[in-house]
Parts: sequence; structure tokens; C-alpha cells
Amino acid sequence: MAGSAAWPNLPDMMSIPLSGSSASSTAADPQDVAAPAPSAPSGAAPGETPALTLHGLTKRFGDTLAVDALDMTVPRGSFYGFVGPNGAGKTTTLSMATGLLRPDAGHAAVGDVDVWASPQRAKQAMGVLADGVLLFTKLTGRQLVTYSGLLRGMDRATVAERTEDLLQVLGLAEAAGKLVADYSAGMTKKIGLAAAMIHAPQLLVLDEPFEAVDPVSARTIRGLLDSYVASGGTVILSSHVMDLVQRMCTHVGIIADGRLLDAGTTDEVRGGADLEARFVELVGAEGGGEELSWLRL
Ligand SMILES: Nc1ncnc2c1ncn2[C@@H]1O[C@H](COP(=O)(O)OP(=O)(O)OP(=O)(O)O)[C@@H](O)[C@H]1O
Repeated sequence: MAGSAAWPNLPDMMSIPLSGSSASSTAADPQDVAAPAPSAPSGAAPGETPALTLHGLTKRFGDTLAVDALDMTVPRGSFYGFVGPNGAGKTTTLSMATGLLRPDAGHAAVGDVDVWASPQRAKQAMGVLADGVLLFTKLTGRQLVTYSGLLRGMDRATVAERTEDLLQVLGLAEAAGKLVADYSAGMTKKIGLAAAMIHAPQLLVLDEPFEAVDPVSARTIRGLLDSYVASGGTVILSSHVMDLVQRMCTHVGIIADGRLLDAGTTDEVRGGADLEARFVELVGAEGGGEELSWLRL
């Protein structure tokens, strides 16, 4: 495994317990019951350029206004949870924020770099795990991560070293020679995460990184991301799992019908209640809770 010098932004990454090994007492399982949110980053100085700024982002698909003039700020050094019900506009927002989907209106900036005016510079500063975007599944896991590093202009030796580190840390070393097409859904998420992290970006944008991931792997990913944030990185992730967001994230934004309903530190947003309760209060319960008479056996 490479020394930490090869990862300027991730000095602690290699101390993370490997998948399946016993975790340290501080590495809590994200699937455990809700716990108080971690405190907001002390390093986010007032007036500092945010890691990600969205202003007036708008996207319409035919009659559907998927994202409606959305403003959002992700502070540098934060672990930001982006939550909302199905169809709220999370993926559409993150796609516009990362240069995958052109907005109808509005701006997205990574640091002070406009994503759509300077896409290459913006993309160098971020790593993206997109939802529903096809990977090159005819490559092996090792080839995919290597390709991602080379695509970023990194030298081969560094790419090779980091690729092995990431495969090891994410518990994919044994499957590294298998085609990604033959990976399970959870393994595919993990290899996508590895490909997003290979260049040690300043900002990670992760759409549903824990979806389909088993609890042991979820713990590993959480440790990796915690370490990344502790070393100065910023993460924004979307998730439907409120306990996980409350436990992991320093900040939360709640979106519904393409609009940001509330945002701030996790403690501010939940206001002493459970994040899930606050979410339901803002978003509203679904359906009438009626029983289906034909389902009574
Ligand atoms: N390519 C598309 N064409 C047409 N409508 C789309 C397209 N992509 C998204 N939408 C619509 O835009 C709205 C927002 O979708 P989006 O996928 O951004 O929501 P989401 O919050 O990510 O949902 P989920 O939690 O279910 O993943 C939905 O009404 C969806 O049907």
C-alpha cells in the first residue's frame, strides 16, 4: 500500500479499517440508529469561497419543472447531505452542478470556477459518482479506476499506486480483475467511488453512494469519506436514509418539487428533532395511509 505522501489531500485514508475487519470505536455503522450530527467544520472561515455554489439553477423536462431556480451553498470542509423525496430534483440538481446536464438557467461554481464556463477546470477539482450514468463495464475494476486516473492527466506510477490503495481500502482487491459488468450493484457503487476519488479532488459529489451497499462496505465508505473531510475535502451526497445523513453530515439541504425547503447545519435544520421528523414535516406525508383490502390475507 502506498505511503500517505502520494495522497496530498487524504493523509489519513490508509488508516481506515479494511472491509470486514473490526472497526475502531469511532467508526460507527451508518445503519445504526440516529445519533447527533457531527459538529460543523471549524475550518470554514467566514467569507471563504464555498466549495460549491448553485444560483438560480433551473431545469425543465417538458411540462415538468424538475429544478426551480435553486440556490444552494455547500461550505468548504462540510459533509453535506442533500435529501428529498423521490422525484424531488436531487439527481437533476447534482447533474447540473457537475457538468453532466446543461441547466436552462442559473449558475454552478466549484470554488470560484464556473462549471459551465470552465468545465475542464471545474471537473479537475471534483470527483463525481453519478446515478444512472453508465460506466465502462467492459473494463475490469482495476482498468476502470486506472482509466479514470489517466483521463485526469495523472502519471502512470501514481495512478497504479492509488488504484491499488483504493481497491484495497474498498474491499475490491480480489474482484479487481473481474469485468465491471459482472459486479453486483454494491460493488459497482464502490468502483465508481474509487474512480471518483483517484485524483484526490477538493470536492466529491456523490449521488446515492450507499444505495445497494452492504453494512460492512457502508462502514468502510463512511470511514473513507470521514477521513477525506477531516483532511480538508468537501462531500455532498444525496441519500434517502435520514439516520445516515443525521449521523454523518455536518450540513443538510432538503429539496422538494425542485425547491430547497431548508438548509443549514444538520442541527439547525433538525431543530432538536429527528431529521426524519423534520423531513416529513417539511415535505409532507405521502398517500392517505389507507389499507388495501385485497392485501388482507
Ligand atoms: N431525462 C428526464 N426526462 C424527463 N423527466 C425527467 C428526466 N430526468 C428527471 N426527470 C423528472 O424530473 C423530476 C426530478 O427527477 P430527479 O431524478 O432529479 O429526482 P430525484 O430527487 O433524484 O429522485 P429519486 O430520489 O427518485 O432518485 C422528476 O419528476 C423526474 O420524473
